[in-house]
Amino acid sequence: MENSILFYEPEAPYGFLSNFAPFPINDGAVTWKTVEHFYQAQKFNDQNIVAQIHHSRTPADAYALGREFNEQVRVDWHQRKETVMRDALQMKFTQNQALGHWLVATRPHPLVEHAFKDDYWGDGGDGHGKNRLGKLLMNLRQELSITPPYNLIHFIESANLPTDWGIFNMHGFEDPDTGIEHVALTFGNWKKDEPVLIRLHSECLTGDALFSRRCDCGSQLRRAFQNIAQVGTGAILYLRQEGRGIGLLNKIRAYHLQDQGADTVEANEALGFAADLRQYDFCRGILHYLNISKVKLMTNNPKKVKALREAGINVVERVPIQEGQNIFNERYLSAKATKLGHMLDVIAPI
Ligand SMILES: Nc1nc(O)c(N)c(N[C@@H]2O[C@H](COP(=O)(O)O)[C@@H](O)[C@H]2O)n1
Ligand SMILES: [Zn+2]
Repeated sequence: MENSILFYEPEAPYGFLSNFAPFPINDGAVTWKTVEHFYQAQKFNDQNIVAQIHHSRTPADAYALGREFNEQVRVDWHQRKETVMRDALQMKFTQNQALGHWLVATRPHPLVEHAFKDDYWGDGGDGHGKNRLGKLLMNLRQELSITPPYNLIHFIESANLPTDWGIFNMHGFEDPDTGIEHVALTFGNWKKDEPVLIRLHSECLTGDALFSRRCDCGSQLRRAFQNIAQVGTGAILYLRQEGRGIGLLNKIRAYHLQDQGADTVEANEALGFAADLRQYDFCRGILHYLNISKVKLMTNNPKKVKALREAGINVVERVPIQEGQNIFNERYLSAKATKLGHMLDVIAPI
């Protein structure tokens, strides 16, 4: 079929879809090395055979044992096997953090197990097979795509990003509700449940790219890169919420009002906006993708700490990030401290 994703070998492109791919699953009692191990073991009531399959080194070994003991397969296996496979896939794609996001990212392409030797789970090599594995994967993909955290953000692709502070990985995401594109930049590796140094950085074209001294954004962004490179691990979520969510052109309108005497909050309000329109719920999806559940958050903004805590992220520490103060942003930073609650202890309120 046109545009179909054909998969089979775990080392080939889209190999993560294969039951032989090295992603463990835990059924509540036991951890299995792969879906194949789990699936083959469920065929048998004999616990000796189950244990042999459990301990087999590779998925190919597990498969071979399933064939070797063919005569002893439980009588109800044909009624059970679809349910067993469905449950195994559910465990695989929800227990291995990024995998569920990768599966959702294969939409809208049909998934086909291109298997010459299998015309039940696969396509039989020439398309005559039932492709039941592909179909179960597509059902699961549909389910996940409407379930948190997979529906909060859609992962698109990753690539290297060499920077002045080292080679980061850049991960692209799309907010399914708004279509807004966000990126996460990661450096180094971490284990599940390890606290990770992160920054949620809201887009500021003027400060981040155009060297503006009206704000502290560019300096904070640079400091975040430096801190992460120094620690050796961390992530920057670069959120496309320009102008505290009012957009670039409205921010220019707000700057115009500030040139005439309004402060940053008054300017937003004069334009008919709340002081801060940003939402952070979707960050939970990005952090889930990145396998981050505990953070050391580089921010002065208490709203970001609160938003992450409400999203179920454990903020174990707030790391102050006070950078880039100058004569042009003195009034802005003061309004941030007095009106928006930013924790800027160096700035004396006017
Ligand atoms: N609406 C608006 N008015 C101003 O005067 C501003 N300087 C900005 N800047 C935006 O604020 C965000 C950064 O703020 P935090 O430090 O994260 O609280 C960023 O989106 C800037 O573009 N916006
Ligand atoms: Zn800025």
